[in-house]
Amino acid sequence: MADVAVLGAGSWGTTFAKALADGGSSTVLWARRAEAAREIDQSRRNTRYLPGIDLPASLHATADIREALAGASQVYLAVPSQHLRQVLRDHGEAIAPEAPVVSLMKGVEAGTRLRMSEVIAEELRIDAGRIAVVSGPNLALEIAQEQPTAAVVSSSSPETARDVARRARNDYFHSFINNDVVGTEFGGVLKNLVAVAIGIVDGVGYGENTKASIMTRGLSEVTDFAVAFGAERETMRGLAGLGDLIATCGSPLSRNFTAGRLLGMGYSRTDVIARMEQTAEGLASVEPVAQLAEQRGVRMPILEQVRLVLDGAMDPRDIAPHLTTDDEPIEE
Ligand SMILES: NC(=O)C1=CN([C@@H]2O[C@H](COP(=O)(O)OP(=O)(O)OC[C@H]3O[C@@H](n4cnc5c(N)ncnc54)[C@H](O)[C@@H]3O)[C@@H](O)[C@H]2O)C=CC1
Ligand SMILES: O=C(CO)COP(=O)(O)O
Repeated sequence: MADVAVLGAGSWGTTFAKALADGGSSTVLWARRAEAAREIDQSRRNTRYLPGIDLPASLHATADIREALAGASQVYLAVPSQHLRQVLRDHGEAIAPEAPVVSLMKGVEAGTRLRMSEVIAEELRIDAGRIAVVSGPNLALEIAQEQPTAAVVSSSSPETARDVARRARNDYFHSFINNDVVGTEFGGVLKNLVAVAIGIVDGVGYGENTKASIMTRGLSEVTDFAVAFGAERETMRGLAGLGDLIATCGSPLSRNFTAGRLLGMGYSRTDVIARMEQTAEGLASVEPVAQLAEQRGVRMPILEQVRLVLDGAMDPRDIAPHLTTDDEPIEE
C-alpha cells in the first residue's frame, strides 16, 4: 500500500508521481494501459511521454485503479479534463474517506463549464475543504529533468493545502500555498488559451512585439475573467497566473503553444487535433470559457479571436491584441 496515488500516467501524472516519490512518499501511479504500467514498473521509464527520464524505484505503477487507490492517504488526479468525471464516477468510491483529492489538471468541462475542483465535489460529494488544486509554471519534461520549479497548492482549507504542499515538494520542486481556488484553477485554464494565441502568431511568423502585446493583454483579459468569478487579482500575478503564462507561452514544450502554432501555419482544427499526440486542454476549453465570459459580461478579445481561428472564420494573420472591430481607443 502506497502513501499517495496519482491517477493518469501521461506526461504530467508521471512527472508529478516522480516528484512525490523523490520527496519521500511511497507513490503508486495508475496507468490506463497495462503496457504503460508495466514499462514504468519494470523498466522505470515512460518512453511515450517522458523520453530519457529515469523514474525512481519508490514509484510503483499499476493498471488496476482499485489497487492504486487502496489505502492512499492523498489522491492526485492527472487525466484529461474531459474524462475526469467518468473516472470518478466509475472508481470514486474506492478513494479513502478522509484523503485529500488534488486536481493537477488545467481544463474546464465542456458541457457543464465546471472547473475540475467543482467536478470533483459534484461526483464525489465531498466537502470543498478536502479538495486541493495544484498549478503554476510546470512544463512536465523540465520538472522530470529535475530543473528547479515552483507551484502553488490551493484549497479552501489551509490544513489541506499544507498537507498536500508538504508531500508535493523535494529538492527541485517547491510548493507554495494559497486559498484562492478559483484564481489558481482559472489561471491554469486561461493561460492555455493565451498560449494557443501566442502559438498562432508564432506559426504565422510574427515576432516578439506581437507576442508580448498578446501576452500582456492576455493577462489583463485572464485577470478580468477570473476576478469576475471571485478570484483575487493578486493570484493572477502569481505562479498560477503570470508565472504559468510566461512558461507556457514561451516554450515549444507547451502542447497548447504547439497546437496554436499549427493553426497559425494554416492547419484546420481537425488536422491539429489529429496531429497532437498529447493533451492540449486549451482546445476543449475555448468554448466553455467563452460561454462563461459571455454570461458574466467579460470582454475577452483574444479568446474571441482564438475561437474564430479555430472555427476557420478568421485568418490567423489577422489575430491581434485587440478586436479588429474596435474603432475607438480604449483604456489600457
Ligand atoms: N504536461 C504538462 O506539462 C502539464 C499538464 N497539466 C495538466 O495535466 C492534465 C493531464 O495532462 P497530461 O498528463 O499532460 O496529458 P497527456 O496527454 O500527457 O496524458 C494524458 C493521460 O491520460 C490518459 N487518458 C486519456 N484518456 C483517458 C480517459 N478517458 N480516462 C483516463 N485516462 C485517460 C492517457 O492515457 C494519458 O496517460 C491536463 O489537464 C493538463 O493541462 C498541468 C501541468 C503541466
Ligand atoms: O500547464 C503546463 C505548464 O505549466 C503545460 O502546458 P501545456 O499543457 O500547454 O503543455
